[in-house]
Amino acid sequence: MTTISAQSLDLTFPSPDGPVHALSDITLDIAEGEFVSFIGPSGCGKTTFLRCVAALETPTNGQLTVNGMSPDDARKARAYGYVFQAAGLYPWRTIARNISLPLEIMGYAKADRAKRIDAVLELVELDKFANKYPWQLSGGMQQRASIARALAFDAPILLMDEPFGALDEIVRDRLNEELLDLWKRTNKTTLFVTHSIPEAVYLSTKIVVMSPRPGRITDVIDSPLPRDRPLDIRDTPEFLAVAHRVREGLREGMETA
Ligand SMILES: Nc1ncnc2c1ncn2[C@@H]1O[C@H](COP(=O)(O)OP(=O)(O)OP(=O)(O)O)[C@@H](O)[C@H]1O
Repeated sequence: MTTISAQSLDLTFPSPDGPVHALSDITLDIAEGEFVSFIGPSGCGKTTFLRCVAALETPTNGQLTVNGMSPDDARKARAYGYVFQAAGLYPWRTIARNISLPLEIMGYAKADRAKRIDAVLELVELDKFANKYPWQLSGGMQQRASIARALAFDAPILLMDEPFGALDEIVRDRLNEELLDLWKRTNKTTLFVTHSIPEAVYLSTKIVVMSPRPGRITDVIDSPLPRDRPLDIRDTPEFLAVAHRVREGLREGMETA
């Protein structure tokens, strides 16, 4: 089943220096349960595309549906959780109460909130840290808490905008493994923005390569890798072949920009 369908999307931002063509002719179908990475140089429209899906931007032209609805209706139906590059946790609230906040805003009853908080904290293996404050956690743990917050209302779609961009490579490797495991257990349709080729190839069932000026898709790669992926799959010829194709797509995009 198609969860997200974009047909000939265009988005132009007005700016004092003239219009910025952030998305040009984006056509893409994402099936339920897929893990889709968006990779491309700065300014190619990755964040803008995610923001369109989340109804935070409106395309200038084209069609976009989320679960068969307009993005705005999908947002009202609580179709997605959003994870940003910065964990964005409130320092004066414990981890449990940070996760509780969107649930409070959405009007979930206290007992239901407590149940959901326990479940997601266990999912991201932070159950022992419910009553700690964000500053008592490492950067990687804070990012896991922000993923838990996005999962708490059990939205079918997870939007992740460079969630691990600020972390060192070892922590990032571990979180990549954990995220893959989480995705397999929850089967969420996941849209993931990254600048890292290995990260995109390791995590994704589909990789969307983009290029700037104007922001467009230069390649869509359906990954031949199995769903079960130990980290050392990154040394296999199959992995390296996909990484090579992503690199080529990025290079071609830069040459035609
Ligand atoms: N609100 C806005 N007004 C004007 N221009 C904007 C606005 N938001 C984004 N842009 C421009 O649109 C283009 C695409 O931006 P976007 O943030 O989607 O790129 P990105 O691929 O996510 O980049 P990065 O990897 O640096 O996060 C850029 O040229 C950016 O400057």
